[in-house]
Amino acid sequence: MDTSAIGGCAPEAAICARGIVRDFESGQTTIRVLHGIDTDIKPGEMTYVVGESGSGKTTLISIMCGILWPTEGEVRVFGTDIYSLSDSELVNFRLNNIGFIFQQYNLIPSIDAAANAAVPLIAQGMEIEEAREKAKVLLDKLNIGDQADKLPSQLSGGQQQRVAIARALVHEPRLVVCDEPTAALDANSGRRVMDLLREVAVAKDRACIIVTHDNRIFDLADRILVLEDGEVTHDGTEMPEDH
Ligand SMILES: Nc1ncnc2c1ncn2[C@@H]1O[C@H](COP(=O)(O)OP(=O)(O)OP(=O)(O)O)[C@@H](O)[C@H]1O
Repeated sequence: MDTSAIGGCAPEAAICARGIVRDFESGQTTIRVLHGIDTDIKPGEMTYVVGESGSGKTTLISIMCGILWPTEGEVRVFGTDIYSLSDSELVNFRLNNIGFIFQQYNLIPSIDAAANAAVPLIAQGMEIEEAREKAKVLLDKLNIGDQADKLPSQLSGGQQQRVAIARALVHEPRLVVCDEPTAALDANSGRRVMDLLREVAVAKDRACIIVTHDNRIFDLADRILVLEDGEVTHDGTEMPEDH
């Protein structure tokens, strides 16, 4: 593991991203979606990434959590230069350190909610029954404990989203990355999810990044980054007035 410092990167940063550029090919043309982003994500904070549709939020958080390679730049997650790892090392690093909640829930259709939520623990080698019990504790906290034995197809969209949230948190990862975690939820369920995220994902050696358009939860951020056309145009503790 390479833990040497890169330009201006605080040693305690949960994520240190430097010079992040991402291009996508579209036919004959190359579209630059991120234009050289430098940012640190601090442990102990819930950081929101907000901005208009197409501004590059999902692209940025995907790069920060090791699922989309940057065209240029470097990302360190808890000191590890993740894109210098081999594929298998990166898979292991993600499994042990990162929980994701993406807009597609990607639940396994043939296994029940408890087993879906337990997947990271089972992948880490835990006995299935023990992993299911741990997963059920989170499903209870998300108010869907009574749905634990149901298949994803028997659950509503909001219930599936909560199973995906339980799966992201069950192995107590040091970094939790969420894309619109409250989008499919009513206000009460959304608050419950945010409470659980804060309980599990915000600690002095942990960090949580949330992409959201949900103005019902803006007051819960410790820090807000605004992206516009692939650049960070605001970095502060409050939303800028024009949002
Ligand atoms: N795989 C891809 N191939 C080509 N273009 C892509 C790809 N992924 C994203 N883009 C483009 O990159 C830009 C940023 O997309 P991204 O999903 O990061 O934006 P976003 O801010 O998360 O949007 P939203 O709020 O709508 O989810 C968009 O113009 C999108 O069309």
